[in-house]
Amino acid sequence: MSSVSRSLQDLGLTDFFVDAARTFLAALPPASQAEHELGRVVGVERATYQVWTARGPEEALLAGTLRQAAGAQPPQPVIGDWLIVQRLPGEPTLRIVELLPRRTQFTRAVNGGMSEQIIAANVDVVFIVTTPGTDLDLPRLGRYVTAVHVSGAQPVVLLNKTDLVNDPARWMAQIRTVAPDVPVHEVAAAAGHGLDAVQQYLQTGVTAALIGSSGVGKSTLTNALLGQQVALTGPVRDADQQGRHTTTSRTLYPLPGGGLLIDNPGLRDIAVWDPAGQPVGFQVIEDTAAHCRFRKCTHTTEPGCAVQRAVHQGRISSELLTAYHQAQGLPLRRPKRR
Ligand SMILES: Nc1nc2c(ncn2[C@@H]2O[C@H](COP(=O)(O)OP(=O)(O)OP(=O)(O)O)[C@@H](O)[C@H]2O)c(=O)[nH]1
Ligand SMILES: [Zn+2]
Repeated sequence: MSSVSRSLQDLGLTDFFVDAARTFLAALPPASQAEHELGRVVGVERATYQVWTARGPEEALLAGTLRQAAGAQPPQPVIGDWLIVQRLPGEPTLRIVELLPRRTQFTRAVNGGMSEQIIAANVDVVFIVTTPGTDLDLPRLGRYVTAVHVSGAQPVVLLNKTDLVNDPARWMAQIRTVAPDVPVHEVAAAAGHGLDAVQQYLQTGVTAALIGSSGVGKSTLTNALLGQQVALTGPVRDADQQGRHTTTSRTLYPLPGGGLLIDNPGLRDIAVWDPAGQPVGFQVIEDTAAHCRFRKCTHTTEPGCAVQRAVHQGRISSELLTAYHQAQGLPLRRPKRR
């Protein structure tokens, strides 16, 4: 691992992944260790992965041993994953031989809620974009906050299009009711206002993503943050020098300030529901509620409430409970899927 270059750290490499890689490599026969390297998935196009190694972006395929992993589902690398790849002499395409543990992961329900799909891994900060006015859907915002908490990433709410209202403070206050412990910032992405507050989260090596309903300004924000930058999975192909253009729908972009931005259509308007029709993460509340003194406990002010106790002990976040209460007050409807 001595060859881990500076560029991989810029790409978000931390001790967590270096240690996991070392453990994997130590178990290999010494002769083959030199063939193996660390890399991060920066683009996914069907079965082909763009993996960023110490040499830059390269094409990679799942090794047969991974595809045929015994027992459970074969591991499916997603955008943001850290991997071990094998570089075989004379072969232009890397082989993905190990998927390293994820620090955070975003999942969504698929097949009408029958199964779960992982859509992005190792995202550190998620900007939840919303707008003032009648489009501000507080219960939905609460579900986004919950989903981000559940993924393990840090949620940050951006109130965009503040140029359209003369009292943004009023909307900020409403947002704080469903996201009391989450930072909220006013922005006007189209005019480039408030971006410095966003950029302060995007330090070198930090991976961010944007989520929010259609039309709130995610693309506008992405473009404003990217400036003139291009995707890590750009058109240049080292291997064959053909300069073939790869149009990948899931891409990790380097930002001018040093951070990274995942642009993923699947993340943009994540359906934050699990198979039981509950927002993801609420299961922990339901499980804990089995220990409340009263069967019809609302987990607000009742004595002997196990959920409140868990919040005080820091085992359940207060945002999660707030989002849960929000959802309870409303008919459970499934947001549209995209
Ligand atoms: N007034 C105003 N309009 C904005 C601002 N940011 C974005 N818009 C406009 O809002 C519309 C939608 O913006 P997009 O960036 O496409 O929104 P999106 O969230 O990417 O939408 P989807 O691609 O459907 O998910 C566009 O017409 C933008 O020009 C802003 O700060 N102020
Ligand atoms: Zn209770």
